[in-house]
Amino acid sequence: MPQPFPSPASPGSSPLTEPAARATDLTKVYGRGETRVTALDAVSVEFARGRFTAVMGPSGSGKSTLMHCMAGLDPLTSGSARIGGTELSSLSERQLTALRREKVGFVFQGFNLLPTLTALENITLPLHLAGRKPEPAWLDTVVGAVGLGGRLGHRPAELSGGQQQRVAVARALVSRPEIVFADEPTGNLDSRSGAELLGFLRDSVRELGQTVVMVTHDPTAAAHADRAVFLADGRIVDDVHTPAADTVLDRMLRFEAEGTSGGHGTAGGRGTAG
Ligand SMILES: Nc1ncnc2c1ncn2[C@@H]1O[C@H](COP(=O)(O)OP(=O)(O)OP(=O)(O)O)[C@@H](O)[C@H]1O
Repeated sequence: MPQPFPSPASPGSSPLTEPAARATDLTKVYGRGETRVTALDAVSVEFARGRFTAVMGPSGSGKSTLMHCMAGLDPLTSGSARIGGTELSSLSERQLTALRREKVGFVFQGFNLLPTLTALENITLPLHLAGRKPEPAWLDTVVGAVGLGGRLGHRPAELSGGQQQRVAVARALVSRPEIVFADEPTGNLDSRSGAELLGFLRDSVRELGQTVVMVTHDPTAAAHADRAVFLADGRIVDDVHTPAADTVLDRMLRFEAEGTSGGHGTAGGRGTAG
């Protein structure tokens, strides 16, 4: 029997004014003793509903760790992470699994589709795992938005990389999550497919009201977002609204230069930016 389908904008416990996700003094330490690494150092950040945010920063700056901790994939060492009104550290492993399934959508660089299922079966798999039925109108909207109409019966091996990633985006959106986390979603795509995919992510925010947080190294990708947050050494060092690709590139070069010069420079990369 069809189950009632929660709307993304009004998920029971989360007032609209509340951010889709929020970290407060989030610290994540891996290892101990000589191998101890502080991947995130008291990070506080909010991701507003209906916005597209890029998370950028040099390799090892903590981008994936931030995403994993905020999505409930990795436990925090200290501090707080919330999805809507739910504090993740208060949840059991089982509750976290349910939260990830119901409130979070994921898009990974490697698509992560099941090879034996068709595109449509892959898209609706998270709902089936949660014992829910797809809402036909929303499923049509999502499939239409990512432009997969004629390919729903194909298996992943019969689709291009760009098409496979569109299936992954549709799968992330189909449960109307509170937030979609995308980790380098264009990393395995050629530039044209990547640009298309970013267009779909942006449309899912502008036209479908979703919230997307995307980890990326690519300034052109970040320019599709409404906001770019920069990490360096596990801390947020900049926060740019409506980022342009050249501004992002300039910031990246500056932070990379600071990183390699001990982190004390102020504008070391500027001269090479343009
Ligand atoms: N499971 C782990 N065990 C130990 N250290 C880890 C683990 N995961 C990440 N780290 C360390 O934490 C720091 C942040 O890593 P993270 O993967 O979040 O960076 P990133 O900015 O996503 O890097 P990249 O852009 O290269 O993917 C790095 O120093 C990394 O080596």
